[in-house]
Amino acid sequence: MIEALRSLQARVTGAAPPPETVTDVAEALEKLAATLEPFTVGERDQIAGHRGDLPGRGQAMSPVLHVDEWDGAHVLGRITFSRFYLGGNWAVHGGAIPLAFDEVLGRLASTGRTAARTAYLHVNYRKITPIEVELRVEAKVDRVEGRKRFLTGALYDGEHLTADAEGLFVELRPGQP
Ligand SMILES: CCCCCCCCCCCC(=O)SCCNC(=O)CCNC(=O)[C@H](O)C(C)(C)COP(=O)(O)OP(=O)(O)OC[C@H]1O[C@@H](n2cnc3c(N)ncnc32)[C@H](O)[C@@H]1OP(=O)(O)O
Repeated sequence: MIEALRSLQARVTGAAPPPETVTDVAEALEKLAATLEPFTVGERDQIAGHRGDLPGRGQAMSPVLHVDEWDGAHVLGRITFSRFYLGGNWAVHGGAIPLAFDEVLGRLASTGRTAARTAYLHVNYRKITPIEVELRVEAKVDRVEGRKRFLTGALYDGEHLTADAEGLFVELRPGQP
């Protein structure tokens, strides 16, 4: 279902259908939303974002990370931004890149440790990040100071660094939301 939704997001973004098709699609989507409505659950029970066993953990908000290496200290993986993430001139939207970094660094920050939340995320845009190209993502834990975890990440198109990031993730105290 989530995979199909990702595909739909990309198709909708890239399409210029005739008015009758727009109407048909809108009606079909409204029908699908109504089909799901009776199955609305609380956050704890929803599927989206909770499937750690699936690439992208079953959510369609941020692009799917395909993991090649992952331990408590570093991540190596691949990310492809579909057309859904287009900003302009075939470059990824500047807001989608921090989203991807927050997803990767945020999950790494909490791997094998008490959960942490993003306190800040600094992103440098070095080159255009292209749409529909498989990119390499690297991330690592640089240092830990008490509850503070400092992580860095980088995104590469082949040999070219397109963006890098540095983030602070603060370990949550018991009961902290
Ligand atoms: C399959 C399922 C997977 C599920 C996996 C899900 C993966 C996605 C993960 C994504 C993660 C997110 O996006 S989380 C969502 C976005 N983030 C948030 O909403 C966080 C909102 N902010 C907060 O809740 C809070 O400000 C905290 C928790 C970050 C920190 O508050 P606190 O706990 O009260 O701690 P506090 O005393 O203020 O700070 C602790 C230390 O950190 C420093 N500090 C705090 N903020 C900053 C800052 N912005 N810049 C510099 N330093 C800072 C303080 O100076 C202090 O240093 P010192 O004096 O000790 O030296």
